[in-house]
Amino acid sequence: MTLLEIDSVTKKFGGLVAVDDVSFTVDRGEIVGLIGPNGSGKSTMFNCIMSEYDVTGGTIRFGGEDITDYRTHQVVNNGLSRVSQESNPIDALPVGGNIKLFTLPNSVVSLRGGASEEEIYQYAARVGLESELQELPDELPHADVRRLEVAKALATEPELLLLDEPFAGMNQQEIRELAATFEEFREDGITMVIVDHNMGGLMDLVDRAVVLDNGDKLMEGPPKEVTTDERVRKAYLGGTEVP
Ligand SMILES: Nc1ncnc2c1ncn2[C@@H]1O[C@H](COP(=O)(O)OP(=O)(O)OP(=O)(O)O)[C@@H](O)[C@H]1O
Repeated sequence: MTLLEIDSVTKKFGGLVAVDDVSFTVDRGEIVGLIGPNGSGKSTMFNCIMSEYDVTGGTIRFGGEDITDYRTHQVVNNGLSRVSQESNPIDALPVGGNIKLFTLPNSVVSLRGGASEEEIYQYAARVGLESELQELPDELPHADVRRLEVAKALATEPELLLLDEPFAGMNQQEIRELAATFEEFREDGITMVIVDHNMGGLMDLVDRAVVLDNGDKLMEGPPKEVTTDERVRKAYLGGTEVP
């Protein structure tokens, strides 16, 4: 069953067409890779889905509902959450406090509420950060800061998680652990779209990949089809090798 539907989405910045009439769908329970070389439009697509950018054209539906013109907090309230490429924890708050912020009601006038200590522990435990709840973000190694970003997104209880380069800067062991965490999220019923410009590692995790190149959708298909496709090889490294 389709959860997310991207229907002919275009995003222009002045004369630059960052995303050009792109369509694809994501089914409930899937892990989809959104891949393509640098500058191909992957982050722009995420920004359009989260309504951080207004689309120039096209429609975005989530669970059958047209969310194209929603404000970002409405998109989040509908069950979508995103982990950005950049980590932006609040350095003055410990890990637990950073997670708690994302469980507060989505309104500037509601400062009460939020998750209990036990619930915050559970969000941290789902990414393996339960022993670091009292640590300040700048005391954490890079991989833990990235895990904190994932925990913050989890704290909004998403049905669909958009992950922008979640493995960037991690070593092989950390990548394997985070990939296993994403498999657990899937078992918990979370659907995921993962952006990466490298395909190595990601292809073992995803059910399907959508390939962008220069704002266009080049192709989509199962990992094996994508990694052996001549057009994809050409888009990456001038056709020598798929990274
Ligand atoms: N806010 C913006 N204003 C102007 N141009 C932008 C803006 N955001 C992105 N672009 C341009 O849109 C194109 C697509 O960029 P985008 O960041 O979406 O690519 P990407 O595939 O995510 O790349 P990367 O893998 O490097 O993150 C690029 O040419 C980029 O310079």
